[in-house]
Amino acid sequence: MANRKEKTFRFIIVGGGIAGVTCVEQLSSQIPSADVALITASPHIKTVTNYRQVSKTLEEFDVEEQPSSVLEEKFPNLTVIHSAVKSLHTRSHSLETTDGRVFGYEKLCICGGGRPKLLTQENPYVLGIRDTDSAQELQKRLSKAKRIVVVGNGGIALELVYEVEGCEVIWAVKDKAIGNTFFDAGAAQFLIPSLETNKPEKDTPCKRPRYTTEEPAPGGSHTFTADRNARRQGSSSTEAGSALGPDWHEGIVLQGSEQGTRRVSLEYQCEVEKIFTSEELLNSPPQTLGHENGSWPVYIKLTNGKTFGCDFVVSATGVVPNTEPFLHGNNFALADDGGLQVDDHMMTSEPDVYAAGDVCTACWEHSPMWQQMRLWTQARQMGWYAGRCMAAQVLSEPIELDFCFELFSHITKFFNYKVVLLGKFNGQGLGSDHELLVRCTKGLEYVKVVLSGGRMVGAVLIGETDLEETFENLILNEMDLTPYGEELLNPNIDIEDYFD
Ligand SMILES: Cc1cc2nc3c(=O)[nH]c(=O)nc-3n(C[C@H](O)[C@H](O)[C@H](O)COP(=O)(O)OP(=O)(O)OC[C@H]3O[C@@H](n4cnc5c(N)ncnc54)[C@H](O)[C@@H]3O)c2cc1C
Ligand SMILES: NC(=O)C1=CN([C@@H]2O[C@H](COP(=O)(O)OP(=O)(O)OC[C@H]3O[C@@H](n4cnc5c(N)ncnc54)[C@H](O)[C@@H]3O)[C@@H](O)[C@H]2O)C=CC1
Repeated sequence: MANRKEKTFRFIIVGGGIAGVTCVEQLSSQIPSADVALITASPHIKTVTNYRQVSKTLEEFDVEEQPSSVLEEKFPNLTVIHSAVKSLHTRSHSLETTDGRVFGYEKLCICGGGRPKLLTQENPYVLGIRDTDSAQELQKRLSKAKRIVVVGNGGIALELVYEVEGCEVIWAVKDKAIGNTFFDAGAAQFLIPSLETNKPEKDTPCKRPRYTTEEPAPGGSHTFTADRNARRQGSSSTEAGSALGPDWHEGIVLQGSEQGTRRVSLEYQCEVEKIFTSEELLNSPPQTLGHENGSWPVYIKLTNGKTFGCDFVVSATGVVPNTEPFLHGNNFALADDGGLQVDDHMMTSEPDVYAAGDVCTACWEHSPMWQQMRLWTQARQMGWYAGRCMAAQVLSEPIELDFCFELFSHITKFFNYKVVLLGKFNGQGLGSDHELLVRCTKGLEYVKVVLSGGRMVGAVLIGETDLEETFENLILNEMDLTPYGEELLNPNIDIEDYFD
């Protein structure tokens, strides 16, 4: 490295997202005298506000973008450096930023997050959503759009198709049902009617003790139209805010160029074959257009043979960990998903280098009820735990894997329903060695329990079920539930009293 070290810090944290900021807060509170630097490429930092511990492992909070001065005022020994890390030299314990400065560290934590895994990087009509800038770009482009195509079947796609109004949405999913990263086909069936209306239909609970689903035919498609006014009546009013947080879409207007109805057409079990610009289309065989006219700026051909013209394509196809600047010349072990492998102390394979949040992959032997998903909650937990591990090492204190990694838990909202996911909520990794109990009341709630060897190992709770705490306890206690059988989901029994 040509440049000399400007300063050596005891701790450097890279990344001003939830993981990095939480790590800084934890370290600075535990060792207030330590010199800490936060190096971040973004002008603002993300902080957790209104934190609420809902149960033993479930937590809820808001995410706010704030100026970094807020953090520096709180922690006098903290220096925030607004620049991107260009390269890391683990042997000399130093890193270089894009403005040519070199900083030394004793301990480093990489919290560089992830970036959208786009269908293609080169096409200006293909958008990804990650931060405030990309969300604002989406809002701007949407305001002039008549039709968009959303590709992907995870969190962003689920939120987007529900929120967009005044613009036709073609939603292309690889799977047989919607929301494959969070739900199975049964939950998807429960949610689908919300695309047409938001009015809850009042039915009596219908208990479905064994699980059945009706799947769309391969390559099938469905169109859902919602009346905007009806939807507004059904939804509670929300304050608009500027921060990109768990309710990021509530701070921006996702309104297309037309007024009135929401219209979502679902294309199941298909992938993207090709994306054409209108110029490229001129040079393709005439049948490529199908029923489309040639006046859209971009066209997308799906593997089910259909071609759609649209104003732009949203690629909601997952994230890739932001590892590039840190790899060259170093010897990091990478996981299959491209994340920096970390052990049960959030340490990477390089000495004195830790990692947390979306950039890392948890490679310790997981508790049987936990799995990594790239979520705000896990970014906060990992950042917090990484800070504790770094402090413990410096202070020569023992530390054990935190309790939050015992049980996977996530609380969120999809299609205006509260959604709680616990443990192996989709029977992940259990093969055929599990059974499901399901209770479903159309428009009101969907409760699914995953049982293995008579014990509850996971649950999906959609709607105001109020079952999260009881089910969390049943999973953590590993209680044999065989004697209760299907009574477990009997809506006429107060399950809390049952287990007191
Ligand atoms: C639209 C959207 C909605 C979401 N909704 C939810 C939700 O409802 N619930 C939920 O739990 N999760 C949600 N997520 C996931 C959640 O945002 C992420 O899991 C979480 O933000 C990851 O935090 P992080 O700190 O690891 O990374 P990030 O928030 O990505 O932060 C990374 C930071 O590192 C900085 N950085 C990157 N490279 C460098 C470098 N070379 N040098 C210096 N700085 C660098 C960046 O500028 C940034 O400040 C959503 C994600 C998106 C995109
Ligand atoms: N409420 C919540 O909890 C939310 C969480 N998030 C998180 O933000 C991150 C980004 O969200 P998403 O981009 O939705 O990622 P995701 O990981 O949730 O979903 C990606 C989806 O894209 C599909 N996919 C991948 N490659 C594809 C391809 N080539 N063609 C078609 N489909 C493809 C996958 O099958 C999957 O359905 C994720 O970590 C997600 O968990 C995002 C929004 C809301």
